[in-house]
Amino acid sequence: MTAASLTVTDVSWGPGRAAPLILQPISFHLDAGRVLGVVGPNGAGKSSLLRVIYRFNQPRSGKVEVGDSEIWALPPKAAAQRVAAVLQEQPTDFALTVAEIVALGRAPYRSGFATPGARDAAIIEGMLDRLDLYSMADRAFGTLSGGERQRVMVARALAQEPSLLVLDEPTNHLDIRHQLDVLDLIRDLDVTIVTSLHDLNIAAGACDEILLMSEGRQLAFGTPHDVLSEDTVSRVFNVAARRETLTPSGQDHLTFHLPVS
Ligand SMILES: Nc1ncnc2c1ncn2[C@@H]1O[C@H](COP(=O)(O)OP(=O)(O)OP(=O)(O)O)[C@@H](O)[C@H]1O
Repeated sequence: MTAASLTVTDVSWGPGRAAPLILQPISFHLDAGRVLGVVGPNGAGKSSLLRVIYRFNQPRSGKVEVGDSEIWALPPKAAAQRVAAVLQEQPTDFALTVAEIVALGRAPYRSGFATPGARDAAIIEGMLDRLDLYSMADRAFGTLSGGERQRVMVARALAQEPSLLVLDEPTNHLDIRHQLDVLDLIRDLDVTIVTSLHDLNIAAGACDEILLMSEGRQLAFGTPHDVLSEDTVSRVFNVAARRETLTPSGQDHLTFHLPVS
């Protein structure tokens, strides 16, 4: 797994060819190994942008480059060796075991019906271990809790050995301990990460850069401190936001109230 940079240039998207655009042109550059948080109110276009980046929504205009590769110009299998995604929708293969689901991450490296090799097995074992799933490797996916399923999906995506990992709300379903575990893991990996997050304090703590979106537009891109100011958060989310500095960590912490009308 080697991290690669992500360059998004003038990417727009709308459903079908003639429908109005849902994503207005978006551009940013993320260095290899950095973590980008995509934030914004409901319906801002976060998932739509993520879908263009993980090669599901074909952009109306623009380019998505991972390292030197334009991912929409690559065959799907080659793109899947570079970009993996963990989505909110989970697979319906409830009868598959945890180990079998994680093994699906190796599919982009297999030709035809070849059986997994020793390297595949070692990677799958390593991911089961890393995500604390070893003890449930033989359990059916359908018998797991929401948080356990989320960890399985992260393990499957990492087994793909991507250069870029896209996560749509990765902390959904997770209790506080497992939220911290997943965020810690994210920071630790040698992979570039794009993640949507609703919790702005989690985003500020876990991400190097923030892309703020609203109504399909890019409003700001920069460090959490620069982008998530009281004024900007209050205006974009239609709340009264206050930002304080926590001691002793020195971290920013936002609190929110309904605006006085
Ligand atoms: N395939 C589609 N066809 C029509 N409209 C769509 C399609 N996909 C998304 N939309 C619309 O685009 C807008 C942005 O949706 P998107 O899911 O990208 O927002 P989001 O920021 O991820 O929202 P949330 O925080 O609520 O998950 C929404 O109004 C949604 O209904």
